[in-house]
Amino acid sequence: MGEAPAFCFDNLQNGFGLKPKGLETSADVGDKTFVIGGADNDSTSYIGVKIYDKSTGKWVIPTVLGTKPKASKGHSAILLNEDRIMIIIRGSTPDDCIWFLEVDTKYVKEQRKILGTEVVAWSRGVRGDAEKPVVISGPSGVGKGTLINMLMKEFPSMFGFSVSHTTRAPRGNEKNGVHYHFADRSVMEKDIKDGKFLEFASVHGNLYGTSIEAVEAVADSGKRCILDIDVQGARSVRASSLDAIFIFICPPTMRELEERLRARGTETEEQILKRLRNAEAEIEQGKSSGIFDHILYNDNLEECYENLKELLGLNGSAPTNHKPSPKGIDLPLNHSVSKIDNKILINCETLELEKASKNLIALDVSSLKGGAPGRTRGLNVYALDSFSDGLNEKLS
Ligand SMILES: Nc1ncnc2c1ncn2[C@@H]1O[C@H](COP(=O)(O)OP(=O)(O)OP(=O)(O)O)[C@@H](O)[C@H]1O
Ligand SMILES: Nc1nc2c(ncn2[C@@H]2O[C@H](COP(=O)(O)O)[C@@H](O)[C@H]2O)c(=O)[nH]1
Repeated sequence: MGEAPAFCFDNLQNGFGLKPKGLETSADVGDKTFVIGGADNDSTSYIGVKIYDKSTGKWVIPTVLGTKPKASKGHSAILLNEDRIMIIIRGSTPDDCIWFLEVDTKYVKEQRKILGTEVVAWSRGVRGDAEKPVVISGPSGVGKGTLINMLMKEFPSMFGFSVSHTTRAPRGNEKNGVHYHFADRSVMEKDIKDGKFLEFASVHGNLYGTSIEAVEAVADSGKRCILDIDVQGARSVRASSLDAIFIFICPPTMRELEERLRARGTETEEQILKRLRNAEAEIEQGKSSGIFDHILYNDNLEECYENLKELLGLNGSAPTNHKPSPKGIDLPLNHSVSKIDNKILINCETLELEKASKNLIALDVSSLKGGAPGRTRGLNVYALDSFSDGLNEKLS
């Protein structure tokens, strides 16, 4: 992210562009003033947003996308890059205190076009980076699930499975929330309309989809996310802002694929034939569409698994340098906020003498990644010793 304009305000300190009213803050972006929060007597449970359009002199209530932050005891707001406003929430939990309201990012611009209304989008701020997710596709019965299970079993602390939603009925051994979120079509269609899905597709006559939450929850847990999705889904993810590795698994022959599907014994004859018909087109697209970074043949299972591990840099023994995701940020209720270049400085007004020497926290926003409809990652947090000259300790 480039240089942010020097525009900062805080609802307790009357800084640039601040027009406080109760628990509201505001920020000017071009002709628009974004008013964030609500008056003291506002009973809504979420932080609200309204826009004053200076060119028309009218108030607009935008479509608000993404997970909204809960109503709070107040917040500070800092405009970054003229396209998003960073919100630091008072009195929230360490995992919930940094949010971004996107007002003119690429995602917001696209959604504005699609919805034909004014749009803003919330995204929760998360410390550090997540490892690139791994998208695995291939025809039904080729062995994707088998390979993924082997990976998760060998590296349980490293990988997490993105649990998809589907309208198909559960198989005998499948558990809701573990293998899939089994959903009603009408509910799933509404959630898709509400922008909760990263991708979705009609596969073998049922609706399948990856919710944004499914992928972000794995990344939040500090694990690398694995998605088992069809080629249409892989194409959508390729076109999204999710930076992933795409692997296509091919069967050795169509005959072998048929044998595996039949031996699995989970589909009716009619369903097997439908899956085999779809497999031909999927293999064709998997090999030629340019979506996939790697193609693996699953003939001998052990060999294919070794090749998969090699692609993921896991050949040899389990890596020991796997770092858990960093914790949130513990902020006291009372603090003030200022901005210098790409650093947001939070002055924690603690009265405890023993903490007085470490009462400044710096948030480095120079390498933010992702954003709505997922999380905003890449936030780096440092403790600043107020009695020394500079950054001295990256908070663990
Ligand atoms: N290399 C292999 N050789 C022989 N059998 C295999 C091999 N890989 C997987 N299988 C078997 O093939 C069947 C299908 O595998 P699996 O369920 O993992 O496929 P899948 O690609 O996940 O299918 P779907 O997309 O329908 O979920 C399983 O019974 C599995 O044990
Ligand atoms: N586009 C998506 N495809 C998905 C998703 N979850 C699973 N799938 C694919 O569906 C078929 C069939 O799966 P099955 O469990 O019914 O055998 C298979 O190719 C999966 O990869 C999803 O979220 N999106």
